[in-house]
Amino acid sequence: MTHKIQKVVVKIGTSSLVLPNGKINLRTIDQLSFTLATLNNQGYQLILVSSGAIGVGLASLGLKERPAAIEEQQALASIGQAALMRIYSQRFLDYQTHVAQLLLTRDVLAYPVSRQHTLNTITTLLKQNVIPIVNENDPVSVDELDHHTTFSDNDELSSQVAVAIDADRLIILSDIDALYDKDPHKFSDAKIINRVPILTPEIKSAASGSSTRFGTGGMVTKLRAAATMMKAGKQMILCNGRDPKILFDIFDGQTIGTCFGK
Ligand SMILES: Nc1ncnc2c1ncn2[C@@H]1O[C@H](COP(=O)(O)OP(=O)(O)O)[C@@H](O)[C@H]1O
Ligand SMILES: N[C@@H](CCC(=O)OP(=O)(O)O)C(=O)O
Repeated sequence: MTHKIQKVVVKIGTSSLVLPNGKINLRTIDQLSFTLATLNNQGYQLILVSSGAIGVGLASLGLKERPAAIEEQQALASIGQAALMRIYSQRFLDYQTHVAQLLLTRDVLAYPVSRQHTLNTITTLLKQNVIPIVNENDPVSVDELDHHTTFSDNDELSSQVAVAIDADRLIILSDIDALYDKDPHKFSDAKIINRVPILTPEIKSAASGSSTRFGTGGMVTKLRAAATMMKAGKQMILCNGRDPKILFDIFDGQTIGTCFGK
């Protein structure tokens, strides 16, 4: 092994895990499991932040639309999270790799004691060559009174986890190749932006919300995650999760998607 151990957080969004017809994207989940298991064998330390609980919950019940009621979304998340972890566990085991589940809320990382316990668990799992799979604990995450338990979404969660565990970088796998100067799903002349060394007002104004059926935050929350990473002096890469084997090229040092930070 010639490379220095690198700790990397990989985040994958719902739009990469669920097909436009609402079915689970087993191909992507399988390729992601293969790729992360291979990189883990090569000595990298990996943490997967995976969305998809609500999306997989919808697929499990054969529903087409995300319900508006919070408690219905939470019920779907608790159905889907178990189903999603079952698929991940099976796929990763095909590649001789164990995974573990961590469901977090904002306050868990905000309070020093629970934050430290969480970091201890992640560190121990990494020492055991197990890949932690993190998601928000959606069934209990509701903001009320002065309890702020929700992250705005998993882009923010992934950047907070990456900074807390002092990861070298965060890689966000989305349904889009990179950051563009405007939403390419709405503007056919949108131009790709490969490097963002600092977040200028111009870059911020390029980002808008999600225009896909199952995604939530769109580019706005990805730029927020980038800001968190850059403030901590770390890089974030945004690229397309359609074929997660793209991670091999990124780990080989190729420039892919948009790189935020210096
Ligand atoms: N400037 C932009 N560049 C690229 N994508 C953008 C931009 N502004 C908005 N988007 C939208 O953000 C979407 C990705 O976010 P989202 O749907 O939440 O995916 P994910 O499930 O991966 O988090 C893209 O499909 C695109 O429609
Ligand atoms: N915790 C939610 C994910 C919410 C979210 O951030 O989704 P996405 O924008 O697709 O990354 C779930 O698992 O359904």
